[in-house]
Amino acid sequence: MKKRIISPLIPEHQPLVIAGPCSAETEEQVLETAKALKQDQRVNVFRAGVWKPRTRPGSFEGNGSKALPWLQRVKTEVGLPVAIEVANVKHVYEALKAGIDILWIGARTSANPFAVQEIAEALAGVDIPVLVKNPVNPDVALWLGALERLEKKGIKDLGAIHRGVSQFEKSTLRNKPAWQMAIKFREEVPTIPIINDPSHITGNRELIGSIAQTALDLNFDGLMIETHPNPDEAWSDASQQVTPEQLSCILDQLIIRTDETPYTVQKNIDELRNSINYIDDQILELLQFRMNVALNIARFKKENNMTIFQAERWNELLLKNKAKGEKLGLTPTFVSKVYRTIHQESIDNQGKIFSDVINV
Ligand SMILES: C=C(O[C@@H]1C=C(C(=O)O)C=C[C@H]1O)C(=O)O
Repeated sequence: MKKRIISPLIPEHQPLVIAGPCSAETEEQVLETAKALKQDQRVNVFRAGVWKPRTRPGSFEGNGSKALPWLQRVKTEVGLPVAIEVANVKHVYEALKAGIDILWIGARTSANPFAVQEIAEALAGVDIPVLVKNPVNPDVALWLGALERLEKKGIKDLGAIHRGVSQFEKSTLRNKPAWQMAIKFREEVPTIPIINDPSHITGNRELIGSIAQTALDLNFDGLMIETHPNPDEAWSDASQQVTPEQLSCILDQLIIRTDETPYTVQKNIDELRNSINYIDDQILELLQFRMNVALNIARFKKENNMTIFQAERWNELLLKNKAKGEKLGLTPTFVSKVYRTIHQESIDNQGKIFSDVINV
């Protein structure tokens, strides 16, 4: 059973929706956005950047504490709980003093254990939900470590935000989603809710819907989507913000699926899963068989002073299998990944016959 962050806010089987501007620019902009968002019942939490960690100096760095009373008005007058990012102890104290409902730790901060530890200590004993964005680099341990630091200080209502990772190559997306990282995270801590941030992943409002859909299909628990009354005029991250109306359209189009199997399809799925189990048994037995043949080859090689790694044979085998795989509808990238793993294991095991330590 998954823990439901800020439990009363998440309707069962509905994603938690956190929306609001990238930056709290002016009191009017904050209230106008919040009032428009409040019209859509699916929006659960209002977000706004107060202190903005910018990659390079010179961009708008947020209004700081001056913006906190604007968020208090959202809470009391509009009636939406409010969430902001905190990056240091001063931010935490100011946010708590202002009665902010939910805090999140950004990607640059979660990559720094010293900073997270200080924030955790400042929050010791405070019962406030805290969300942690994945670090800028795809490091699941660092992400988990940040949550563990908070948990050790008694913070119980924890959640994660998946915002993708930095990439050097130019791409249609601002951040590489690295979905595998989020899947691994879920594997490690199945009870912590994960919220997807399609605004930062895409950097482009046109692509938000499709990334949000992928997140829901991967069983994410919520979405954080940047929303601005006039996105093109936004003081920060203009291209990735949508109007509250556009947000409603995106939400309308999302298909919300469940990981629970309805009774009527249970039998069909069970039959298909049995086939998968049978195939997996065969794959494993064949892999064991293949490995034993490789070990016999290693014994011959040792007797005849041949090297373990045989580049020509390996290249030929890889090419042949990629071509065969493609004919069967398997992508060359996939076949190549599978065979590289098999080959590495084969080399490592042959090394044991030679008493070589290869896998270091
Ligand atoms: C098994 C061999 O040793 C190595 C492992 C290979 C494999 O597992 O397919 C292929 C080439 C070699 O690098 C071999 O030489 O055939």
